Formats: sequence, structure tokens, C-alpha cells
Amino acid sequence: MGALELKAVGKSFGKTEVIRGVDLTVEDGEFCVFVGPSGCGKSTLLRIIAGLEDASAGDILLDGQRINDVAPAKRELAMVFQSYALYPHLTVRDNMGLALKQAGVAKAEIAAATDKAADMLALGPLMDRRPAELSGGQRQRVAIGRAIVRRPKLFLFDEPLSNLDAALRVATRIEIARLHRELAATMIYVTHDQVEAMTLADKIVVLRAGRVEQVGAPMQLYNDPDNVFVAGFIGSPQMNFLKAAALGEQGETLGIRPEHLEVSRKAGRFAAQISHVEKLGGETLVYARSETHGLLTTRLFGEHDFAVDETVHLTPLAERGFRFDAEGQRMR
Ligand SMILES: Nc1ncnc2c1ncn2[C@@H]1O[C@H](COP(=O)(O)OP(=O)(O)OP(=O)(O)O)[C@@H](O)[C@H]1O
Repeated sequence: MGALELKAVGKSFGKTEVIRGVDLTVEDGEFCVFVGPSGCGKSTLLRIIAGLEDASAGDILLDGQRINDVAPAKRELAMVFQSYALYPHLTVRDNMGLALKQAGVAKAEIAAATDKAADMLALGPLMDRRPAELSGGQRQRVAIGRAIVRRPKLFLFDEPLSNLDAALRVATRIEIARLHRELAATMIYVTHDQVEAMTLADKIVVLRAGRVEQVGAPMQLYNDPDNVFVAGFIGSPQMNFLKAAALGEQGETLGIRPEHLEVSRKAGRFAAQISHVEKLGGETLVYARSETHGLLTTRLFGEHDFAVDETVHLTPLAERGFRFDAEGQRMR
């Protein structure tokens, strides 16, 4: 079991309030991802759950038990950090087994648990090496293995992949998704990475300035954002925000995803001048500036020969658009 509930959780550092009245439920076995701009409080919230910071207000419940006053080591959770925090003088095997050894678990049981985790993470051949003899990706797998060995109720990940190169990030991301399926464990994961959030999460929590803006499944947030902030935050490249009145549309702002903004040399709703073109292989991003709507992004399938400074005509597919009022709230 590993169901987590936060009730009106708040945190201030001195006079600065960084977490404000957060209510959140993470179901047993769920993969929950915290996203939000830098400084919005993702890591602080994770550290409060881990017990590395005290909450200034509210309750933290693990399987229905209030754990605010339970010491971090007694919370039955394991945290995996961006920096691997392995002991340099210990082998991989001893790093992975250390927590169990300190808890007085029998040697044979420790060996069984570490061997099983090593199998899951393909660490078998590396068990007698020390951290200095491993690559970054291997070290992060050891750090994950060390968490698995403890069989926690809850796994907490704080940007675990951000020190890895692009290819390793993808491989390790897929490995974490597989581990989540195999272990059926509750996981909470902090990231800056859109792709990690969209692909790993059962549930994404979008935070802004210490508050929850919206909670939902990844495609729910993408297809049905509550407000301009969530609409602009989820999705890469970002959603375009056009002036609704200039297009004869209701509301203040019309949100159009880059794939729903058509670009043509011949005709369209309004003109814009191309300022930048990115050919990504499978798709082309065309950035164009309109006098009325500002800088807009369009995403085209395949390769195109649009050029910088060229004038083009853009047409938003209004039926695929999102309408927002003057406060930035979605008009449904
Ligand atoms: N020990 C501290 N003392 C004072 N302020 C702090 C402390 N720790 C964090 N903060 C502040 O709390 C806010 C939230 O920080 P936090 O690290 O949780 O953000 P974050 O969303 O994880 O950011 P990032 O994405 O940049 O890692 C920030 O404004 C930060 O400056």
C-alpha cells in the first residue's frame, strides 16, 4: 500500500510563503508527476512528503496515517535525487544493501533483495564496482536500485534524469516506466521535462507559485486545460495565444496549438512574417510574427521550404481552439 494525501499543506521560509494550501490525493500504485516553472515549489513539496522539510501547515497522510511528525527514515519511502548520493567507498552491492544492513536485516535476505533489484536494472555485472568506476547512467540505476531494495510504500524522484545525456534519458525513462509497472508502487516524480511528464504520469500536478493550478491525466491536461497557464505550460512547442476579438471569436484569448495553425503562401485569415524555421526531420516548426497577434509557432508534418523573412498567411483551426476570458479562465 502507498496512498498519499495532502490536506491544506503550506510551507513558509521565514516570511516567504512557498507552498500555499495544497490539497492532493495520490492513489496507491499511481505515478504522479509534479511540473511547474522554476521556483514554483515542486522540490519543496517533495521534500515535505519525504520529511526533509517540515510543513508549516496542513496534514500529510500515508495510507491514512498522519506522518507529519514521523522521522524521514521511518516514513517507509525512498527518495532518488538528481545527484546520485552514493557512498564512494562502497561497492554497488553494498551501496544497494546499506539501508537493509543498517535496519538489521539478515545477510541472506539482503543478498536476495539486492540480486533481485540488480536483475531488474541489469546491474549484475557491475555489483563489485565502486561508483567512480560507473557511468552517470549506471550510477543513477544504482541509486534507483538502492530505493527498490528497501521496498518502500512510496518512491520519490527529484529530477532523477537531469544529469544524463539525451539518449540515456530516454533509455532510463523507459526503464522507470517499466519498473513502475513491475513494482506496482506509488511514485511521485518531479521534472522540468515535458516528455517525461507526459509519458510517465498517470496524473500530472501543475504547480504555480506554490499552488495547484490543475491536476489530471496527461492527455486531459493537454486536451482540456482549465486556464491559460496550464494551456501554455503543457505542450511543446507552447500553445499560441491569439487575440479573440480580432478573429471574431468569443472571449479574450483564443488558444491554438502549433499543429492547429495552418500556414500557406496563398491565402489565410491573416498575414505574418517568418522569423525563424526549424527543420527537425519528421516535422518543421515555422515561427512567424503577426502585427496583431505577435510571435506565433506553427508545426508542419515533414520537410518544408519556408524561408526567413517570407510573408505567409496563417489560419487558426478555430474549432480546435480553446477560449479564455479576461482572467485567463477557460470558457467551456
Ligand atoms: N531553504 C530555503 N530557504 C528559503 N527559501 C527557499 C528554501 N528552499 C527553497 N526556497 C524557495 O522556495 C521556492 C520554491 O523552491 P523549490 O526548490 O521547491 O522550487 P522548484 O519548483 O523545485 O524549482 P526548480 O524547478 O528551479 O528546481 C523558491 O522560491 C526558493 O527560492
